[in-house]
Amino acid sequence: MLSTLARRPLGRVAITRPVLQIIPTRHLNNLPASHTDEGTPKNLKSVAVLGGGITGLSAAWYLSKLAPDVPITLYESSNRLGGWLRTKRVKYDGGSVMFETGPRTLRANSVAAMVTLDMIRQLQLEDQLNIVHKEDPSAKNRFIYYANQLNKVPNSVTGTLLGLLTNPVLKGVLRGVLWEYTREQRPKEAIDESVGSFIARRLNDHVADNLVSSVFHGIYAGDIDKLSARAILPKQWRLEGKYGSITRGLLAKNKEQPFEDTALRFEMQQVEENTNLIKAMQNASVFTFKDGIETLSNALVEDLMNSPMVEIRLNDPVEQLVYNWKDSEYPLAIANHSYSHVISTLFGPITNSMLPKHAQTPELRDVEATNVVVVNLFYKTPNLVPKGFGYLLPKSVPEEANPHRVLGVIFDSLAEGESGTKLTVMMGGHWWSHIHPSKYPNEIELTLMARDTLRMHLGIHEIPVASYCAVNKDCIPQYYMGHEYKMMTVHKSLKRNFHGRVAVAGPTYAGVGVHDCIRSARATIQGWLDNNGEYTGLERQMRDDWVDISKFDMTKEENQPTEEEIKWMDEQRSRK
Ligand SMILES: C=Cc1c2[nH]c(c1C)Cc1[nH]c(c(CCC(=O)O)c1C)Cc1[nH]c(c(C)c1CCC(=O)O)Cc1[nH]c(c(C)c1C=C)C2
Repeated sequence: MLSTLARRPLGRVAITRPVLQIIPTRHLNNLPASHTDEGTPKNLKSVAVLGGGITGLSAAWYLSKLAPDVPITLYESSNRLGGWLRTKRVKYDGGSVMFETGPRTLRANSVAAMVTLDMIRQLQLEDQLNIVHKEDPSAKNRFIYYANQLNKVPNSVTGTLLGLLTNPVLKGVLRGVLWEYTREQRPKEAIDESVGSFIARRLNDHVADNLVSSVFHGIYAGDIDKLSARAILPKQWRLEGKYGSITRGLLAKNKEQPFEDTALRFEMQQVEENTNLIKAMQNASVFTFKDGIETLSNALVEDLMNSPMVEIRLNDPVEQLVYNWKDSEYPLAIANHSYSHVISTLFGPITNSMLPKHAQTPELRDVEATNVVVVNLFYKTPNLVPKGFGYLLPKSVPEEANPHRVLGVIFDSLAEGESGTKLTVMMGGHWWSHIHPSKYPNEIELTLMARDTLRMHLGIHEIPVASYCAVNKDCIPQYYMGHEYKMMTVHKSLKRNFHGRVAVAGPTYAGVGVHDCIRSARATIQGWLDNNGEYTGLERQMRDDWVDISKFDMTKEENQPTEEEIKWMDEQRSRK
């Protein structure tokens, strides 16, 4: 079903000239060191950061680095920092085991990953990394549970060719891809569509309900029939719009990427100190931290604690944000503390509820999120499962084969000193959206449900020696149809009501992964610094300018700046 949302004007049009004409000169310098070239905007006097998860910590950290003179207060409602990044050591008779209750591995190769790597380097955490090679079985061997068995997702050309003919999950893929170019293009007035409908329309239902729904369980724990194709599959959505078909677009070797991605990649590559780390990730699939993912948030906390300009307030939930437009210096108040700027990294609806009534929007209020139950299990016997990443379950699997509505199972790698089998069972997500978390089974029952699933799917009868169960409430925001447009409305409302003094960042807006959160924190802080303290954090969503990345390859002769462009850049520099 196509959405009937009204079309709204989009941002700037695609830029066709090479990079140097459009990237601000500061991107050519070694950033981020300290934002000394333009100085801290005069109105940036003191900042409240709401939320002590990875986005809030990153926002406070970037601010403390880029504007070291600005006092920062970080508010966290609970008694711990780090949010969903949570590493637990659980003791058992004879030892202890490390469990992750939220994100655990981070993708090695993406623009957003470069920002995290840059942060890791600055925090001097490089030697804490475990880099997983693309060819490692834990990266290569991914399974989908379908037709009562684990089916390997192919990762090579021969594997794919063979799989297309024999693997039941891949049924329909070959037919879908071969005939995709013949499928009718979406109507011009369509501005969004669900991922499920988009894939079914371009390929077929089988691909949507099996292969694609499993992948989206692993990322969003969400329902492909509600998630937005435009927000989540922007490249494919765009190719259909431009070429009438995704395959036609791919065959035309379309190399366009969002401008912001291209500029960010370029910026990160310019930092010489990043070269080794970026190179080390070239053949990697994911990376983890030897002592768990909390290593990252702990390092940020330590750094912040050492800054005399940062105050961290635990157990201090923010209920109301008051805006007094008559106070041009410190217009924002939280209880009896005043700030010039506030950045909220809290879940969208929570942010919305603390804004003054007139600034609240249904678009922010109504963002939904899924709850994911994570059950970690540790068994004494090694090799209870095949070597691999784990398996995902598609939405097509009937209830009898997946009675507890498990989304996927991770075959965790063992930390140093551990010997046995470590598994993580993820349950719930959109499948449990009709149940309030207060009505969920208790932790013992959830653990038994996880074990029951492993018995059914993998034949594991052994009793685990250690286990841990976490109910992650509202942990993955869902980008439902129209998400991009809704966020444009939120941007306009924040801009109109607070003139860029209140900004947002975090998984509610433009990417739910750890890398996305760090990237959004950085972009918002830098946005304030670059725009005289006026930025909402949602500007990226207002832009629809994609650029051909081959034009950004500065090793190519044709991309070198012309004399005219060099003159233009020099002029820009001297003007600053
Ligand atoms: C709490 C459970 C989570 C589930 N998804 C996410 C979390 C935190 C968020 C997420 N997961 C992945 C991505 C995309 C890549 C990225 O940005 O890092 C995001 C945003 C992919 C992913 N899913 C699982 C793992 C181990 C990874 C990362 C590594 C990889 O792709 O190679 C496993 C997994 N996550 C969830 C489920 C149900 C699941 C099942 C096996 C939900």
